[in-house]
Amino acid sequence: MNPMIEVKNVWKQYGDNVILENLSTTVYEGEFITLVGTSGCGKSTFLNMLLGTVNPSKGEILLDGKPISDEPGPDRGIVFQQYSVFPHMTVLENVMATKGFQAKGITGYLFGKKKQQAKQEATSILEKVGLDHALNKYPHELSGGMKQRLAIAQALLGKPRILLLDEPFGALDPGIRADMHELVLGLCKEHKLTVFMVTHDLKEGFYLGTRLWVFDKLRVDHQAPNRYGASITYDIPVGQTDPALYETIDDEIRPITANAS
Ligand SMILES: Nc1ncnc2c1ncn2[C@@H]1O[C@H](COP(=O)(O)OP(=O)(O)OP(=O)(O)O)[C@@H](O)[C@H]1O
Repeated sequence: MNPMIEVKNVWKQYGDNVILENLSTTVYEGEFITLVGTSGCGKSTFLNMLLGTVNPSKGEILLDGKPISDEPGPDRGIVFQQYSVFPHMTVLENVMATKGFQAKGITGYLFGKKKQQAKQEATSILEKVGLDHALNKYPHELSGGMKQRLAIAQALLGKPRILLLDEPFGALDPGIRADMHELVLGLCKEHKLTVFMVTHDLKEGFYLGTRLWVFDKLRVDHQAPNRYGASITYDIPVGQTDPALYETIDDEIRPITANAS
């Protein structure tokens, strides 16, 4: 089987600040990669490179053997922790608007048959994420979990092959998070998605992922903290981890995790 994504010697730096250093890895279709690491080590930057909104400073990322498009496309959907929706539109209208932007670009207006079709697609995807009872609600009437269900519906609308999740459940209560985990696992199976998910919760990373990456710096210069960037220091197939390794990773990411939450 050919790899879906190849990351080849990728570096990212802003001015003298090296964020990511010489990342190389390969990902196959259907993998669920969870990314953990201290705050600011470059996890979101990496996700944005996969999305196409950030370019590597050096190296390249290939998708199906070709350089990844440097514009977000419908093959990649993303969900952030903080999601912004149009406050004056209902749940259904928000999803239809996304469909409109995908089809028409910035004007976003659909008419006639296309509008009817968009409505059907939006309703069906909202059913899948469990929001069929809330089609006519406005964003301010939604709970945190419902907002993230809406965000997931928007991300799935373009029928992406790759789903990028940037701490999507960080702000949710544990019970709601558990519901969201089941939802995401079900959707991944149904839509055969390849997923990259940033989380600060190591347990969540191990529960959801088929493979867990730890981002950390391999070398540190205390005189010049920005001199070196993070790499993938652990790449662990989930299910093959012994408790001692779990503790080691937990210790590595814990101090900043506590500050970040
Ligand atoms: N456009 C930018 N210009 C300059 N520096 C940037 C830019 N975007 C990100 N950075 C810096 O890159 C570093 C990595 O940021 P990133 O958001 O990728 O980290 P992260 O690991 O996702 O952090 P967190 O876990 O806190 O979300 C940070 O120091 C950030 O300030």
